[in-house]
Amino acid sequence: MPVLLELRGVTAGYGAGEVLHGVDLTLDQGEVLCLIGPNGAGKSTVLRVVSGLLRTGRGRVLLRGEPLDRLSPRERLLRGIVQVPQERSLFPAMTVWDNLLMGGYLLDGTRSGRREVRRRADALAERFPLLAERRRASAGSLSGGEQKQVELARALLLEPALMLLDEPSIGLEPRARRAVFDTVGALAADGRTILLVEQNARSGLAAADRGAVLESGRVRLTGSGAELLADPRVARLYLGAGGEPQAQQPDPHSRER
Ligand SMILES: Nc1ncnc2c1ncn2[C@@H]1O[C@H](COP(=O)(O)OP(=O)(O)OP(=O)(O)O)[C@@H](O)[C@H]1O
Repeated sequence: MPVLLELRGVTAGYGAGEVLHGVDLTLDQGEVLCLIGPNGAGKSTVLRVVSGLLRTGRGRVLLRGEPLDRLSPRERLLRGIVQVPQERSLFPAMTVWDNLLMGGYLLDGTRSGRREVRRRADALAERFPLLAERRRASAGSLSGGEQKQVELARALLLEPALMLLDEPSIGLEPRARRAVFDTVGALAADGRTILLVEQNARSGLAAADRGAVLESGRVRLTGSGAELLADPRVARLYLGAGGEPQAQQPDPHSRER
């Protein structure tokens, strides 16, 4: 598969503080890559330089070989890069359905554009039954896990070329977490291209084709999800096999695939 996204020697930070010190990463079309690493390693920062919320210092971010660095977040969205942020991002007072349709606000507002948004929303409601069942409920009345599913559906409404998922399972109870990873697995099976950041390394790597370990603003290790799950260094540091600095709890509900 051709390369969709490439980061070459990317540096970035906040103010004078550099957080990424030269990140190299490639993501093939149709691939799910899970980025793991300790708190503060810069995982969310990597997503921000791809979505354009943060400017690249040195280095380059390329989509299908074209540099993105000068493009605004909106221009990147129009090229199909959609980020699902870590924090809740639905409009709580609006209905589930209106939140879903908000995903299409970028598509043209012509009658045919609106028809297309409705067609996509109806198709998504078949895939996410929650959207139809809770259509008229206010988004704020849903559980955290349900809200995450609506956020994922809203991102899919744009039929994104690349989805950036920032710790989608964080703060969810085990069943909702499993549902998130099931959804990621289903999107992977559909051939979606996803850059996933996960604290829950075991479930994240199990759902991904490939993994990368980010430490102190650099990619230290890459491999298939299965390779990284079997790597003793990863196990020691991130899978709760003892002595881990980050006290990751092994997830008894994770699915090994
Ligand atoms: N808006 C910000 N302003 C200043 N510093 C920030 C900002 N966001 C993140 N940082 C700092 O950048 C570093 C990397 O943060 P980042 O959120 O990318 O890490 P992370 O690997 O995603 O970690 P976590 O798992 O804690 O989210 C941290 O030291 C953090 O304090």
